[in-house]
Amino acid sequence: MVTMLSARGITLRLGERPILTDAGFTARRGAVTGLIGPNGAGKSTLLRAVAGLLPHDGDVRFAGQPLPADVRARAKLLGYLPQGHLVHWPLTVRRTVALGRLPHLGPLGRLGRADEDVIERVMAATGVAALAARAVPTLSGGERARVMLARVLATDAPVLLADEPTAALDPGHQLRIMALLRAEAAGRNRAVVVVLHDLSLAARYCDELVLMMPDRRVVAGDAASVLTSPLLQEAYGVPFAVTRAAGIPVVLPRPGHDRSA
Ligand SMILES: Nc1ncnc2c1ncn2[C@@H]1O[C@H](COP(=O)(O)OP(=O)(O)OP(=O)(O)O)[C@@H](O)[C@H]1O
Repeated sequence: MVTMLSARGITLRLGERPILTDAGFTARRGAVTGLIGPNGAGKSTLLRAVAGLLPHDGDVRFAGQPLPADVRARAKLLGYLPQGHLVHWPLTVRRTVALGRLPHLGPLGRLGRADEDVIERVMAATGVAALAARAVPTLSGGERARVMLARVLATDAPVLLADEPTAALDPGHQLRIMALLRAEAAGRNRAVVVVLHDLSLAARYCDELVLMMPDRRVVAGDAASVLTSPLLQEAYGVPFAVTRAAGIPVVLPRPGHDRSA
């Protein structure tokens, strides 16, 4: 599999605070890359920097080339789903998802047949087709989260950056959405980068993991090499059980020996 997105030497300060120092990762075409690490490690900041939303030092490349400066051209390459879903727009679900097509529309801003097809496909895939006529502010948190994911999928961008897309979802939808992101990667040859706190989901659905440590080190590799008890304890400050149940990887924090307690 080929590297589609690379971020190298990303360094940035917010106010007076150094937040990222020489951080980075690579994301391969056809693969799901999971960004994990404790609260405050810088996952969201790194994703926002890569999406071009925060000024930073360092180098971000798509297929080996620097990202275009033009916002529209960049939006066609990188779809970004921010953390949290504070949507107050009185728009229907369908119109909200259709906003994902904006980078592709002509000067008149009209949706064509191909745009409509993409909108239908992503609404069906995220399970929000039945909500199409509802106003977004009337939805539950999990329903809204799936609408916002549908919106970013509608960009049809080859790189998807999703910040905690499963955070508000029930267990069934967590699995469906992770399976969908895998299908987007493997079936549509995209590079999917996803911030996750659920390490069992990360073990199960990510091809590659990038662990951001509290001391700003970054450890990258496959699930087996990153999700080890010693490394996780160092990262999160509590011991972990790394095991399998019913053939599925399970990564759970264990009580006791909590450094921070
Ligand atoms: N605007 C800001 N000004 C100053 N510091 C900030 C700002 N935004 C974020 N930070 C700090 O940057 C650090 C990294 O934050 P970030 O949100 O990237 O972490 P994260 O790994 O995504 O955390 P979480 O798992 O809690 O979402 C934190 O210490 C946070 O307090």
